[in-house]
Amino acid sequence: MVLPEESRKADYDSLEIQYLKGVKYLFENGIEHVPKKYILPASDRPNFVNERSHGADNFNLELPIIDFAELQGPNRSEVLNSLASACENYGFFQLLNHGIPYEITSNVVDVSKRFFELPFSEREKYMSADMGSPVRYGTSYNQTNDDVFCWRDFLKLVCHPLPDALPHWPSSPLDFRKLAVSYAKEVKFLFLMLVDAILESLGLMNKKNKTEENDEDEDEDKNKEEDEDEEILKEFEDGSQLMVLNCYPPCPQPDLTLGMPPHSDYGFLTLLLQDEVKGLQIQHKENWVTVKPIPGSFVVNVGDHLEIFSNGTFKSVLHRVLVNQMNYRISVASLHCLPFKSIVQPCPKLVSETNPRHYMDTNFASFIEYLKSRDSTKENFLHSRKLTS
Ligand SMILES: O=C(O)CCC(=O)C(=O)O
Ligand SMILES: [Fe+2]
Repeated sequence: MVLPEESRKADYDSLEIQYLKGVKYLFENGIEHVPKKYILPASDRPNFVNERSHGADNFNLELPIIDFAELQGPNRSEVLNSLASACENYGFFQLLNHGIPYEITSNVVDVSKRFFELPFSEREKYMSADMGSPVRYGTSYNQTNDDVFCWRDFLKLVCHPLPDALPHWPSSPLDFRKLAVSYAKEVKFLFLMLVDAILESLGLMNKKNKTEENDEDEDEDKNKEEDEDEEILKEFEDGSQLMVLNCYPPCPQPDLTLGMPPHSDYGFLTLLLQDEVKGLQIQHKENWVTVKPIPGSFVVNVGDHLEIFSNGTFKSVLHRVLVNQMNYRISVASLHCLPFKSIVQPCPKLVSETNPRHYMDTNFASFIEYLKSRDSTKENFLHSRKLTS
């Protein structure tokens, strides 16, 4: 049946104001044009034209690759150098041979897809404006502050402490909790192994290698440093973990909008699983470049807290997400931080006369304050933490 022009227009207008239901809802209801709420100013739009005319290859980036299995073997020190160089020069790397069985990673992507396929009435149950909620379904990036919305729906799950959070997680699909929990546990363990390597690559882990010849004073200093290093690791064990399932439905006009605006990640490290659909772009040498997905690998990136902790040696790099006309894209990000009550500051051992402190102290409360302020639409959080002198 062909609707008369007027009634089609009325339908369209009502879809325009339904953006709080998310982009999957818009797409399923047959939206043919991107509503005004999603249209970015011309200067912020993705530059597909440039990409087409210069050849897509100039805009595809092979990130440095870190082989996790090699990191555990006799070549550890070389791999640590590559790790440090990736964190300094790209802020990103791809992690291969990470040891998490393929079944576990593919299951979590699959169950995320199935969650977003549930009817809106089911997904809507998890909508909440409370940032501290153990489960939060929503749309766009920061939907209370975004002037222009982005083309993404998400489900955020607090993973720590798990026994408190779990009963709030979706009970549908039926295997959702089981698959998401086993993934969250594996990824937390991998994160801790990566932190150990990252601290070592910053010259911070003093491995126990006492010898008979060491004099007692030296031993005592070394023991103290070892204890401090062990303490940092222990703090990370108790740290917070947030899992974000992202769904980017096909978009009728992908050159007018973005799946996620340019941002850096709050936290220490993010481990991202993406399906085979391209979309993630990082800022590298002043260009936006697309990260080629490698099946079964993780894209790992330095978060704001690691840049602060390393006193600026490692970089928390801006990234964004493009959408496309044809395919749904699913990604699962696992964001790891110190416990919420902890203060994040440059590691004292990385501050010196020649490399003074570059960042002020920060904690979770200061981040929440920032998110609620209008500044969050103008200035990057990390930037707001920089000391200017
Ligand atoms: O979907 C992606 O590729 C990136 C997601 C992301 O940047 C995030 O969740 O912070
Ligand atoms: Fe991100």
